[in-house]
This record gives sequence, C-alpha cells and structure tokens, in this order.
Amino acid sequence: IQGEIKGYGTQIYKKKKKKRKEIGPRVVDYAQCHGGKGLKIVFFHNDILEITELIRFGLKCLFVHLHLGGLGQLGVGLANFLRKRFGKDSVILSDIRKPPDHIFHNGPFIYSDILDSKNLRETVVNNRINWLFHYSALLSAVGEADVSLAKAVNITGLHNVVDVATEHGLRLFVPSTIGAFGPTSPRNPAPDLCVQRPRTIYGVSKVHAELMGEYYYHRYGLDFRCLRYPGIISADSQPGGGTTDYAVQIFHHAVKSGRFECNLKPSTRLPMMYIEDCLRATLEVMEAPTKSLSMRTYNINAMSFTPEELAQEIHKHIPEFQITYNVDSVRQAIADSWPMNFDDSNARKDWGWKHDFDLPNLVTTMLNFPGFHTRVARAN
Ligand SMILES: NC(=O)C1=CN([C@@H]2O[C@H](COP(=O)(O)OP(=O)(O)OC[C@H]3O[C@@H](n4cnc5c(N)ncnc54)[C@H](O)[C@@H]3O)[C@@H](O)[C@H]2O)C=CC1
Ligand SMILES: CC(=O)[C@H](N)C(=O)O
Repeated sequence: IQGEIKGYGTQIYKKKKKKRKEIGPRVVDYAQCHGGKGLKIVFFHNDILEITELIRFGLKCLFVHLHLGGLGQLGVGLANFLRKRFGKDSVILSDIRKPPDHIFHNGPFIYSDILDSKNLRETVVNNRINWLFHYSALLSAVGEADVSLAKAVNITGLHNVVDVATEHGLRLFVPSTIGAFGPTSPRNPAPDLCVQRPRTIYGVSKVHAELMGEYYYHRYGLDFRCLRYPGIISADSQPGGGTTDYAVQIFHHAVKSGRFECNLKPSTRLPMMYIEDCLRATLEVMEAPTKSLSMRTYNINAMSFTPEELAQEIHKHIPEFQITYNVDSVRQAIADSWPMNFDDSNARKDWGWKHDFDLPNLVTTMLNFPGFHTRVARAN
C-alpha cells in the first residue's frame, strides 16, 4: 500500500542487530511510536515518506481516527477493519445512539453529534484526531420520509464536519453514493463526471457534500477524499433505511423462512458491492499518495444485478427459496432514477482499485457467513 504522511513526515530507524537502518533524509524531531518494539520515529517537516516503509516494519503510527455515525450498517465494520490495521486504541467510534455491549467493549466509543459543532471540535482536539470518517447520514428512503432532518444531518452536519476538518488539518473521508445521480444522468454506466440532478434529498445532499469537499480542497487545502458507494451488502449488520436494503434483507429471510417479499420490481438493476470490498476501498483511497489522485470523488464498482438475478443465485444454494414482489412506489421511483452500473475506471487507474466479490461469491459468502444463521435467529 502506497501512502504518505504529510506535514510532519516521518523517518524510520530500525534497530537491527545493533545496526541502524536509516531510511529518510533529515531529522528534526523525535517521538516513540507505540506498537513497534525498538522502533523509533523521527520527524522532519514537509517531507513525504512512502507508507510502505511503515507497513514493512509493521509499525502502528500515531494515527487516531474518529469515525462519525459509526453504529449504522457500515460503521462497525469499518471500525473493526481500521482497528486491525492501526490498533484498537487508534480508532474512536462515535454516534448519537447507545452502543450495544459487544461494541462498547470492543474499543473506544464516544458520543458525538455532528449537529453540535462545539462538541465536534472538542472531540477532535481532545483526542488529537488525524483522520475523520464521516458516515453520519439519513439514507434515501428515510430521508424522503423526513426531509428537514435529512437536510440538517446531511447538509448542516456535513458543513460542521468540513469546517472542523479544515481547521485542524484532518484527512477527511465522506462517502457519496449511486444516489448522487438522477434520471438525467447516464445510467449504464454512469461515469465519474456527468450531469448530476438527483431527485431525493439524500442525493442532493450527497452531491453537495462532493462539491463542498472539493471546494475546500481547492480553496483551503482540505485533504478531502470521497467514494461513491454502490448499495452495500453485509451479513452482520442491518441496513439503515435505503432503497437497496432489499439486497441485505433477502439473505436474512432466505435463511430464516425461505421466502422473501421484495419491494422493488424484479427487473430493477442497481450497482451493488459486498462490504469487505467497500471497506478496503475506503482505506485504500485514504492511504493513496496525494500525487496519485487525479480526482477527489471516485465511483467504485463491483457488480450490478436485479432482484430476479439475485434470487436465482440464492436459489442455487436454497432450492426451495421463493421470492414474491410487493413494490414500494417511493423506493421504486428512487431506484428507477439511479445508475444501473458504474464506470469506475478512474479509481482503477489512479489508485489501483479492484473488487474481489462478484455476484456468485457474494451469495456464497453471505449464506456461509460464520454464525449468520444464529445471527438471523438473534436478530429476530
Ligand atoms: N449502506 C449503503 O448501502 C450505503 C451507504 N452509503 C453512505 O455510507 C454512510 C454510512 O451508511 P450506513 O452505515 O448504511 O448508514 P446508517 O443509516 O445505517 O447509519 C448512519 C448512522 O448515522 C448516525 N447519525 C444520525 N444522525 C447523526 C448525528 N446528528 N450525529 C452523528 N451521527 C448521526 C445514526 O445514528 C446511524 O448510526 C452514509 O453516509 C451513507 O450515505 C453510501 C452508499 C451506500
Ligand atoms: C445506495 C445507498 O446510498 C443506500 N443504500 C440507499 O439505498 O439509500
């Protein structure tokens, strides 16, 4: 993984049989880094060191990540993924809801409301945050049901996050979505750059997030990075009220009862991705060297399928599985305005993005997920 540490660059000395291996050029400052025995970091200003050297020494840097809106469908998975890389105490999970015991005891958790800009600043300063992952949002369908709350969280909340990240020189990740496109966008595939006139408050707020992040990058140097996620599918977390939720719920129902009532038409094609690919892409773009990024907002793609195609794939594992359809007109109208497929060639070219999961191995992975069956039982 190529990466960079800007501003306070680092130079690693590795004591090896009393012999010091000097990697970087100049020495200005000195700090002990937790995680690596006998490893010392010395700092020098405004130089860049490829993060490969840090990874090679298995060094856990003095990164502290704050993860906002972390108790949703994707947030706990991201926190676990980052903690494996940077150490449990380097990743602070936050939300406005109480965490369940197994999450509360799995690493630092704090309350953080993105609508309270003072609380946000205190959190960033008191914990010396370097990287910020901003997951707080109301998704497409729940946003249409409460436009004023969606405006507050997805727009005012975003403004607070962008301001605090700029003030404190954070590296900021904000996810966008297939929902950031609308009926006048090219749909099959949708490229990175095209007309974006979404018809949901969710999509409008996400286009705004993309534009605000890029403005702050060009105007103030905010290290803003953004990926447009497809519908994300996970086995151990429930979806948060979007239009692609059917593609998560279908697995729980297939295992539990062998039957599923789908709220989208059988032929509704949407881009989708397994959560492992999503979380890996998120870290890869955050660790990509600045010089490799020709853009600040990228599409990422893995697969696209219809409910009918998904059901046929599940059928190969559960022959008695039956799908019926009871179309939700709100979600159907949203889905019909979204891309059917994504062109993610820029992500693949600039920072080496590639997906691991296609439809067959998504279904195999989901239905064989450790404890999935008991999770379904517990969830019910
Ligand atoms: N799940 C998916 O398929 C996709 C998700 N995304 C984006 O990824 C991010 C995470 O998505 P999910 O985990 O699915 O969302 P989710 O809806 O499951 O979770 C969002 C979290 O934000 C929190 N939140 C709400 N108001 C808040 C506030 N004022 N301050 C702090 N936190 C607040 C909620 O408590 C919730 O835990 C969102 O920004 C979403 O737009 C983008 C595309 C696809
Ligand atoms: C694709 C998304 O952004 C989300 N899952 C939704 O359906 O709203």
